[in-house]
Amino acid sequence: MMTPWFAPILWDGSYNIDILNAQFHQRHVRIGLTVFAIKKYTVFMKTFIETAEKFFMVGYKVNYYVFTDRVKEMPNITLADGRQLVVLEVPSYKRWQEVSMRRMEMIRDNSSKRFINEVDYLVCVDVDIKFTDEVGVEILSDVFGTLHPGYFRAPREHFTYERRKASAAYIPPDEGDFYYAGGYFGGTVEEVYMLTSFCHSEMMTDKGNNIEAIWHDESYLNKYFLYHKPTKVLSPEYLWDDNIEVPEVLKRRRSVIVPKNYNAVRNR
Ligand SMILES: CC(=O)N[C@H]1[C@@H](OP(=O)(O)OP(=O)(O)OC[C@H]2O[C@@H](n3ccc(=O)[nH]c3=O)[C@H](O)[C@@H]2O)O[C@H](CO)[C@H](O)[C@@H]1O
Ligand SMILES: [Mn+2]
Repeated sequence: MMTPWFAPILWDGSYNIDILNAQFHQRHVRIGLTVFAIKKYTVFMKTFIETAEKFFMVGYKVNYYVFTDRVKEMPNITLADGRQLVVLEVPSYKRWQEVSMRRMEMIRDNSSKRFINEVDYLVCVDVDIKFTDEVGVEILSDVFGTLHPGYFRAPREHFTYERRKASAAYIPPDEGDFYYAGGYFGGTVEEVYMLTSFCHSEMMTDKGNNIEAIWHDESYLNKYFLYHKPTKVLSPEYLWDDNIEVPEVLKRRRSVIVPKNYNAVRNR
């Protein structure tokens, strides 16, 4: 329930949402949810938004920041009061790995340009997920990461960190706290700016040296969290994979990964 640096690990039952709601409503907190739907990944948008309307930060001011190269394919969904969809047109990249990695640069650029004036916190997630249970202000903190569903009970040796010293994402074998998922992190706009800025510049350093970390943006994110510890850690309740058998400790699944046909959506 707590990391060795005293950051709460969020499991169901570890907090009282009424107390937290009272505090966050008092602050009139505004939340930005960033998501990327580039090329064929626009197919995930409808379910993403519809389920977020049902479960994500209900009752709060929410801006969905949708980065896409296919503005015309954005679904037309009526949103609840106080919620709006902001479509940001961006270029696409050829390789899916690069599409995934470039999210860091685009979140960084928009954090200083736009998000800082519009919201207090950012939550940055993959588009191929659906919300299946409540996600509220309990997740908000200066900077947070999420335990990857595939590794939360695994020993450190099994974490798929970047292990080549030549990469800026390298993590020595005797270091590393958790294996964090690339597809679910956030924090204040200032903290997300620092995180994305670090990840993007380390990726560019590697690009210059013709090396790319094993799990792309996820590897650089893990490197960042090693030396800039998250102030909250979300349990895999927040990002579950239904291909994994549900363990006893997992009482709720707040969002789950939507199965995808890799060949069909990642059109090489
Ligand atoms: C759940 C989770 O932790 N997912 C991470 C995982 O793989 P995933 O297999 O979940 O990666 P993915 O295919 O979902 O790609 C990541 C994200 O990039 C966007 N996208 C990608 C390709 C494309 O053509 N169009 C597009 O919009 C989209 O928002 C997608 O959700 O590892 C990736 C790096 O290898 C990223 O760190 C993902 O965040
Ligand atoms: Mn994904």
